[in-house]
This record gives sequence, C-alpha cells and structure tokens, in this order.
Amino acid sequence: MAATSVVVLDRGNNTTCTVNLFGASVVSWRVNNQEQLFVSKQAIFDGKRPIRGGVPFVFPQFGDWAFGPMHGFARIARWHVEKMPERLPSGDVEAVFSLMDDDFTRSMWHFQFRLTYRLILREKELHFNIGVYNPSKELTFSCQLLLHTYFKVPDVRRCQITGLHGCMFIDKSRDGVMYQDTREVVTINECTSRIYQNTMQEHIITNVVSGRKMRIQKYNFPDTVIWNPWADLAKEIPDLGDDEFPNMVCVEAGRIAAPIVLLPGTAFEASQILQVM
Ligand SMILES: O=P(O)(O)OC[C@H]1O[C@H](O)[C@H](O)[C@@H](O)[C@@H]1O
Repeated sequence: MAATSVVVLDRGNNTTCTVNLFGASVVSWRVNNQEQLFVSKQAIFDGKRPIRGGVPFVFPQFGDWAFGPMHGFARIARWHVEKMPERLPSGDVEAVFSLMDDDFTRSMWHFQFRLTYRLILREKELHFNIGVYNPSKELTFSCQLLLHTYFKVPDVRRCQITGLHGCMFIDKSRDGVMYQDTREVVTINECTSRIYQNTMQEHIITNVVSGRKMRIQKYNFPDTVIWNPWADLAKEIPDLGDDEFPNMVCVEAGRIAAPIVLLPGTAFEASQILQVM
C-alpha cells in the first residue's frame, strides 16, 4: 500500500470526507465544497511523520511517551479498511477502519489490541465512532485516546469556544500546573496548550469557515485539549507555515486524565459528532 492511500466518502453535493490510511487520518471534510478542517500547506505525506492537520488519531498515549513517539503510534501506523464507503438507506455514507497490534506496535507497547474506527458522513455532520478492544486472555492494559481535530478558521483570535466554563485544566504551555477557567467562553490570543478535564458534552466554536459555527458533541470523552502554537512556536514546527497559525484551532476530544483500563476480553467505546451549524 502506498504511503498516501486514501479512501473517500462521497455523499453528493460536494460533501466528502477523505481518510488517509496512514494513521486513519481524516485529511479533509468538505460540506457543500467548503473545507472544514485545517491541513498545513507544509504538511508532509511521507508515510513516516504524522500529518500536520485534519484529525490525527492519538493512541495509546497522549503527549510525550517513554516507549514510543509523541501521541502514540496510531497516527503513524497503516490502518486497514474494514468496510469500504457504503451508502446507508438514509443516504449517509459509512466506512470502517481498523488497527490491530503487529510487530511495529508491539515493539513499543507489548499488548494485543484492536481499534475500530467507524466514520459516517451526513449532510452537515461527520460522526466518529471508536471501539477499543482488549483480546488478550491474561493482560490488562491502560491507554489514552484522543481525536486531535484541527478546525479551519479565518482567524483564531475571533473564535469563541463554549463548554469549558468552570473546568479545571493543566496548562502545558506554562508549568503544567492545574488552573480553573472561569470564562463563560474561551478565546485564544496566545500560545495555548491546555488539557481541560470533565468538560461539557458539547462545545460550540464560533467563526469557523464562512463565519459559521461548529458543534462538537462527544461521548465517553471527558477531556478536551485546546491547542494553538501561535507565532513563535509555529516557527519551530517544520511542517507548519510561519503564517498559518491564525487559520487553525485544535479542539480535541479525548480520554486523558483518567486513562481507559481494559481487562482481558473487554471493550471501550467513544464517539464524536461534528456538525456545521
Ligand atoms: O506536533 P504534534 O506532535 O502533532 O503535537 C501537537 C500538539 O498536540 C497537543 O495539542 C498537545 O497538547 C501539544 O503539546 C502538542 O504540541
């Protein structure tokens, strides 16, 4: 399989979702021809480095990892197509991807696992359904899971994000200490890297493409990471243009603070729905 193999879900009316099998990274979501996701112009598609933008799949570790690459191996592993895009009776289009342990994953993480990733493209929505299964007969594992969604925005300084009011967060861009956000809506005006805990089930981001709003609904994803590198850090990221940071905001639904613990033979499910309002 070539490094850049893609699968396209096409709902008609120029509404499509493109998935790169490298990492099962969603690299495009167009609604009526309007791209909703940010992918850097400098993104590298070499089948080795994670793709800068879209929706990288973070598993089994969020952030730095002693045993493997930053944000785990799922975003740099070759996924399988479990089910090619298929039109449902509703007219929506569904595709299913999977990742199992192999020599590559076991070289970093000595556990058997199976991930299933079901995407459903609706008229103005994209559904992400994730299953994590532990097929082992003896071993329990714990893991983190996150969808590192990069939303495309005309100017991040004009975005407001709801659903974080009163939440505790770890500020990775400062000292990793815990703070509480008392703002009704969150705005971003500097380098931001925060892990908010026990966030609301729904976030709304204002001023995404065409001045519209984006609704994020999440299930079994108690945490939300907000990330924008801003000007100085952007210069240090080789696969991100120096002037691109205003056009992206990462709002990432995940399970970070309390990792998923899977006993032998058990499974975990989580999902996210993105909706253009
Ligand atoms: O550059 P990456 O490995 O893709 O990570 C990009 C960013 O992801 C998350 O949002 C983290 O909170 C940040 O600390 C990290 O810099």
